Amino acid sequence: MPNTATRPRSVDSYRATIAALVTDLPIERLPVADCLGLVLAEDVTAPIALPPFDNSAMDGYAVRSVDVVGASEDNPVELPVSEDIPAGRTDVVPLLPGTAHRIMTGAPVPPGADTVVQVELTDSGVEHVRIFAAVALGTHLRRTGEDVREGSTVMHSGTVLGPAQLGFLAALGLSHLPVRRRPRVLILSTGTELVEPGKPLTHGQIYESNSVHIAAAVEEIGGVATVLRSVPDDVEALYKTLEPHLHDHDLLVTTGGVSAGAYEVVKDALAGEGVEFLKVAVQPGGPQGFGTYMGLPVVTLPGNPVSAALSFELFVRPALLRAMGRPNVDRKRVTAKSTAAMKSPAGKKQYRRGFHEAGSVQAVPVGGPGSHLLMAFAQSNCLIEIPEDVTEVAEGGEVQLLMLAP
Ligand SMILES: Nc1nc2c(c(=O)[nH]1)N[C@H]1C(S)=C(S)[C@@H](COP(=O)(O)OP(=O)(O)OC[C@H]3O[C@@H](n4cnc5c(N)ncnc54)[C@H](O)[C@@H]3O)O[C@H]1N2
Ligand code: MOO
Repeated sequence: MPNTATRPRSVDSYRATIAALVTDLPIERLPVADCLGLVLAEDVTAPIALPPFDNSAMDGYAVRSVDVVGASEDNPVELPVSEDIPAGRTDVVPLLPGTAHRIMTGAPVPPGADTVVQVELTDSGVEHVRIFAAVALGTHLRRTGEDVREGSTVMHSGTVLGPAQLGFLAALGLSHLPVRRRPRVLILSTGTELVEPGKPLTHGQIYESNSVHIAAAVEEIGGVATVLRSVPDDVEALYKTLEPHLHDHDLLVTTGGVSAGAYEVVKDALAGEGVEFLKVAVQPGGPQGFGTYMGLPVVTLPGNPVSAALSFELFVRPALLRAMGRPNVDRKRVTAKSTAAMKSPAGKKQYRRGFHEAGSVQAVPVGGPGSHLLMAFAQSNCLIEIPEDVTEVAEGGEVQLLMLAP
């Protein structure tokens, strides 16, 4: 008797299921340098002002502007230089009227000075300086608090920390930040036919590539990937491989062994152990599984390389980003016109690989729908989404794109 398959789950519903499986990551105070791509978990109040003191924006001379009034090339003003203030000098040396202090960029402007004359407008004198231009009051001064007022809220919880945010927070003197920590993802590929790249291949074998793709995709969003040696289609080998790693990860992602054949190692090992296997109305990526094995959330992806990659993209990536606290977990969507006609199975959302140039109105389908077409995937920068109720897209027909890369 044929298997009576239950109705496949929709992409959106399965996406919500996987989002609920991966719980919010704990908040930790991590060194600023380790926070790239993480999400700030509390508002930040400035502990100091920026700049923290009035300082010079130029190498030159700190003066009172009234002392250089009328200075010109033909009629320079000469002032005695009483102090030298390199950046980093910490004592306070007031400027007396009618004198100048030589000062460097970033050095504290002495009390009494209200203007900096850049060195190019002088004779660079050390004991006395001749100034060849009148300079307006306040020129080249960087005022205390001009950028940030001490005690003000400078960044809100939920901000994604990129280079600019991290550099700014370091400038405020913060060494550690409250963030949701990185997700630690355990990756296991299965299949007796799999051979590690770099080793010789025999007829009937293929190189293992899913773990490379999935680990890179985890790391791309700021996660930490632990890739286990792939296991053959042997249930005991799978249990043994997983065992030492179950307690120090947030999610297990497996690939392969979930469809309808005789050697479905993931299904055989995890069905009845907290993992449910089902069909999702998507192509590629139909056979899926999810659940919790020995306390560890698990997503079991299908083995075909494009299916595994797309399933990660559609279901796991947004779940991890959400758990990290990312405010937006969706890819940018673009509407474009397909340069070729395409067919799609009724009742399934199909994701074709495509190429879209920024600013263009066109989307070029790359390769066919087959879930083994890896080169086409590598040459694409977007997914072309064909809805469940569309079975044919005409040449020039409108399609929705999910941008994977700019
Ligand atoms: N009778 C049926 N057969 C299949 C069905 C079905 O519904 N009924 N579904 C097909 C679909 S769709 C997919 S997707 C695959 C999923 O199968 P599995 O998850 O069991 O994956 P495997 O059989 O282990 O592998 C499929 C394919 O992918 C290659 N593979 C697997 N792992 C890797 C890896 N880590 N790196 C590179 N390549 C990998 C493997 O050699 C196979 O060629 O099932 C269909 N069959
Ligand atoms: O769903 Mo399979 O993923 O079509 O190749």
